[in-house]
Amino acid sequence: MTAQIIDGKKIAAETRELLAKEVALFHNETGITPHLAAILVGEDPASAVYVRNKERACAKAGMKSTLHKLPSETTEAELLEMIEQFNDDSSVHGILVQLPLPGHIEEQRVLDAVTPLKDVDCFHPENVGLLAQGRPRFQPCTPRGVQVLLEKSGIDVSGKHAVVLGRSEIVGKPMAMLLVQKGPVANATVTICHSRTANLKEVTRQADILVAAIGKPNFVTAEMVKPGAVVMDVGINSVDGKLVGDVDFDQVAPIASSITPVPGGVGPMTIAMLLDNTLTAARIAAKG
Ligand SMILES: Nc1nc2c(c(=O)[nH]1)N[C@@H](CN(C=O)c1ccc(C(=O)N[C@@H](CCC(=O)O)C(=O)O)cc1)CN2
Repeated sequence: MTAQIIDGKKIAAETRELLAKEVALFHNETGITPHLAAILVGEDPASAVYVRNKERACAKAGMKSTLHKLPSETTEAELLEMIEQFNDDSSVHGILVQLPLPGHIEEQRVLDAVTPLKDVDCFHPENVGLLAQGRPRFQPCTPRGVQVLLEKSGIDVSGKHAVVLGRSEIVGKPMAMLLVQKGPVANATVTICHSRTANLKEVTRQADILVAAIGKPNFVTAEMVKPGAVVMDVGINSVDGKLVGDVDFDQVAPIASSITPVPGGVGPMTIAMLLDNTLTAARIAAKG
């Protein structure tokens, strides 16, 4: 079997084109241009690339974005003050704090400070709670990106065993919530596993759909994958200056039915979904 390669770059570009049309319609109806305020603290080179790509994607979709760069010595109090300003600024619809933050800043306190109505990353406990209850206000960007890739690739999820490898707040847990809930590209039977799971290989081998989000390069090998499984690789790891996923692509592609590459798989969808959430935030603001 040779896996169908899921082209995330292409699907993300198509999604962004559709969004651009929705943004134009929304602007015609309301006069409002969705505005994303992105905050970058410190000098992490990968983060600088991601926020630049987010800015470009906003511009292409007809949205406004403002990037607020803060030095790595910025205190937590200063960052919280900036977030408070954006919370109160009605011209800002979405607020994004690029992660990771420098070690002296407590991430959770910062993410909790973003008003839930502008929380386009869907990190705020109120939005995570709504998601868990199956009535999301925003969709978590990377997990939603995986779901859209499955949908666009015609992969049936309902009744399938989806195994999510990784339990992070940003991908693993919300991914499981999206796949298990009622609705399209959902209704899966979901298992979350992680580095402390006993007999991990036996668990991942049960997956009809395996989502790898463990943050370890080439962690998923052929023996961990059931032949014919769909493999979605969320990992973005730099190894010797090269970007690799959490899945050993060369080993796994020959036995999977579909697989996402890294780069060019799930990553580009994260930004497309962020734009979608920013439009949702602007719609929420327009309703008042
Ligand atoms: N506030 C947030 N911080 C972080 C998030 C997030 O969703 N919100 N996710 C990651 C980084 N990230 C977006 O911020 C992100 C990572 C990777 C890509 C992407 O398109 N990757 C490309 C390769 C790009 C490259 O060459 O480096 C790919 O996989 O093809 C987009 C967004 C952590 N922080």
